[in-house]
Amino acid sequence: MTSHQIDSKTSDPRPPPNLNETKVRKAISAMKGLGISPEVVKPVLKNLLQLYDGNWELIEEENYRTLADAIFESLDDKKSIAGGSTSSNMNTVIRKKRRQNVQVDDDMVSASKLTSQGVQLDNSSSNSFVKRNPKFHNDSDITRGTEKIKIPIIDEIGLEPPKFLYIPQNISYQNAYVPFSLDRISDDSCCLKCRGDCLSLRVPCACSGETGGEFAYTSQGLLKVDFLNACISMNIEPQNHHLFHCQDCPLEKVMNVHNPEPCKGHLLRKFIKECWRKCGCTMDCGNRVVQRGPTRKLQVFSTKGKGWAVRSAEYLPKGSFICEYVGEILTNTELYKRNKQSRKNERHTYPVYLDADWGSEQVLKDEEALCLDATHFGNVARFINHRCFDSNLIEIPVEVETPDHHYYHIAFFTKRNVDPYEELTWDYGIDFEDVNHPIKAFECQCGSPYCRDVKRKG
Ligand SMILES: C[S@@+](CC[C@H](N)C(=O)[O-])C[C@H]1O[C@@H](n2cnc3c(N)ncnc32)[C@H](O)[C@@H]1O
Repeated sequence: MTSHQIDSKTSDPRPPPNLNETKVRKAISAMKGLGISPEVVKPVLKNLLQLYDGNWELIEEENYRTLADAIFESLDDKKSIAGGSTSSNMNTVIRKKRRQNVQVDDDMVSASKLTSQGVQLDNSSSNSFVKRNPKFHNDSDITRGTEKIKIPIIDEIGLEPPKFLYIPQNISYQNAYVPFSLDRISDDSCCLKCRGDCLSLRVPCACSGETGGEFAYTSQGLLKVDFLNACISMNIEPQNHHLFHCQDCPLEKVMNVHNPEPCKGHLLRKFIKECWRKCGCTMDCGNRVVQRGPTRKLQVFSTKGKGWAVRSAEYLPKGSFICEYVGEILTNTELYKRNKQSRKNERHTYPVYLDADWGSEQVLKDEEALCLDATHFGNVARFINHRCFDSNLIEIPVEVETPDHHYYHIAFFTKRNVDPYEELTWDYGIDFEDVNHPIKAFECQCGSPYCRDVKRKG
């Protein structure tokens, strides 16, 4: 809980009565601008003030949007009652109310149970807060139509709407060197002559070379179990096994140019290599999974304590592709500067370092040491929360456009079968004791029995 929340509980947030009169006058005048008479405004305003316990801020924000919405709702209600509530116009009223997050009566719900796009709408009559609070930020598609699927955002507790712009693909911020050229893909590491689906070939084509002569995917579009298990086992106990240490670590160098500390190690990861633009196969080829984008019924939903989160409305078998981690491509220096400049309590999503190749070169140029930051621009992955060790997702590097390991994609796959509506999580790899990390670690509420944030609990 923030100190602001504590303060607002201990002191009376309501302004003195004379200020209230001014506020009422201002609200009436704002609604007049929309052609709404004071007689219509007053009863709705009174109800809202009761609902919000006299908190004017909620009514005034966004130019009295909540008040205007509530007035239009009340007018709609009157119209529908005057017209007689048939089952179908009852549905319309509930749907509209739900879309606009306004109170839905129990008898309305029982008159007609709704689901939309496979989304389990909140029809729990016990959730009285949801029902009486018109401040829920639901949206039927957070992707703004940029993905092949719609991803709804479902708010059940009145969470602040996320402030970011949805982008379906990574975008370079400024200095990152991200060269895509046909010339960098040699003819023997692509399948110019393939047609159709490479997975149906008797002898796998050149694109299977990087994964040991076998494709990483099954014909059902899942990651092969052996490949997945090998990736999972590399993530377990990284300290003991699969860490490499670079001679001239970009992370340490950016923090202290003249006297950098020794590299703390980067996890070695297995790569998936998909067929790329130079290949002759079709977009339906089974070796093109990540590049086709998310296809599962994903939802962003609100949690208590962890902010927004991601789940799927359908069952996900082990090895299912969920989504890619999309954000701005920054150099390590740009990220460092950005974090230093950001305001103290600004919320950050966790950046992902593209560090799979940092150890293979003696000195890495700054524009080649890259990371993805989804704080301002990102996709659905920016809502996936952290869980220590036993998360149900794993992140795997994927080559799509370039064999160059300075830039690659990060794709999330399920580590096990996942039930519908189970929260999707991944292990950010945070060391909760590392006070020098560019982003301050949060207090972990992952609930895992293996939670590493022991100091807080101890
Ligand atoms: C990549 S974002 C995930 C989406 C985020 N919950 C939101 O509302 O935008 C990472 C942030 O989510 C929160 N978070 C993620 N996992 C958490 C956990 N296990 N416990 C507490 N907070 C968590 C932290 O604030 C963290 O900085």
